[in-house]
Amino acid sequence: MQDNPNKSAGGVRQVAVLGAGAWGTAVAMALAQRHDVMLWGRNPEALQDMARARENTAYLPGHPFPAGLRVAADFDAALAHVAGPDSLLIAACPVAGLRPLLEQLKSRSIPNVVWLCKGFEYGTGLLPHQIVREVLGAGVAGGALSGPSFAQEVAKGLPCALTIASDSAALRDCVVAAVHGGNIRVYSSEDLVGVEVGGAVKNVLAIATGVADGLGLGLNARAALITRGLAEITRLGTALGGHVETFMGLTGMGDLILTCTGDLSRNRRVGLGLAQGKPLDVIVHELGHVAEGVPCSKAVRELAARMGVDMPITNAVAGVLFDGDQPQVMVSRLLARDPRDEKVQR
Ligand SMILES: NC(=O)C1=CN([C@@H]2O[C@H](COP(=O)(O)OP(=O)(O)OC[C@H]3O[C@@H](n4cnc5c(N)ncnc54)[C@H](O)[C@@H]3O)[C@@H](O)[C@H]2O)C=CC1
Ligand SMILES: O=C(CO)COP(=O)(O)O
Repeated sequence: MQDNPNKSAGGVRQVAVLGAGAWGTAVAMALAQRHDVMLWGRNPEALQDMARARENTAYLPGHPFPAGLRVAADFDAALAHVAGPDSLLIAACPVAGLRPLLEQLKSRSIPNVVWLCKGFEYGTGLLPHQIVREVLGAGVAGGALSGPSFAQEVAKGLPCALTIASDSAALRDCVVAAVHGGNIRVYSSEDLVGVEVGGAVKNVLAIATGVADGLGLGLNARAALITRGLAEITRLGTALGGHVETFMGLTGMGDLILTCTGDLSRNRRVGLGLAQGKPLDVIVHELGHVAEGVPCSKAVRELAARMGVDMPITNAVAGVLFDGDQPQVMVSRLLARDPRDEKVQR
């Protein structure tokens, strides 16, 4: 392979992206402008198709790969690619796939790790960084890269701003140096909990605004849901130890606005489908992508109930998704709640 003249920004030369869905592919394409990037996916046939077409026709059609991007169906080859010291490993699967993916990395020598998934793990109620610690141990330098970023726009090279959250300053610096540049700005944060809670719960709220918009309830209702949704994120996030200002930033309010209002959002599209009366399995099948807000609504409902945190919009979404509540009932229940003080309180 020819050397990329722009590579090795910030010391990072080799990057492996594990997970070849829409977001993993878009991130791999963006980073391949500056680094030697290998994109691994778990489906060998899909990888063969990508290698042939130089495009991810299944998950990110219409966006040709840059010349420097390599794809690999061989997990060992992807790990060997990041065996050197100037390397970054990016886990780009959904939350449900994070634990199984990390299990494959256990007892292997791995470099700095960054994960892109947004949600709480169903069953355990854990955030991604807690799963990473549980599986790989506390000694691994890792962080969450999050923020308002539709894969299709990043693949087109349109501008976006992200946040890398980690308790390791060295990891934050490494990721900023490796990813910041061109049309991508990267901010840093020490608030892993706040960043991950914002990214997780905004998906549930995007389903809620999709329902409201699908029912034709108007822009006032949408603005109310987004704002009270932010209060919900902040209540849960601070109860878990996140910082209030994080929820006003890119990974809180920023991603919430994007996902609740942008029709590229898969979660918003789930809400629009529910409002049309479509069954959830049909919506998910038509989507062909993960909609993290679906399992996350259930995980958050359970976690918030255990912690005594009031999450009315999340509960209403979970009711429609899992308890057979009608979308119209969801809205009337929210409207019928007792009046209260607007400030965020538990
Ligand atoms: N698509 C987007 O615009 C953005 C997505 N995200 C987050 O990134 C995560 C991934 O999303 P997408 O790539 O868009 O989903 P997607 O539905 O387009 O693709 C998911 C990919 O993950 C793979 N996968 C599932 N389990 C796996 C496992 N155990 N090991 C390896 N691969 C596995 C699937 O085969 C598929 O290729 C989600 O948590 C999502 O919320 C974050 C920012 C933007
Ligand atoms: O997280 C995202 C944008 O920041 C993508 O949102 P969806 O998963 O709803 O498409």
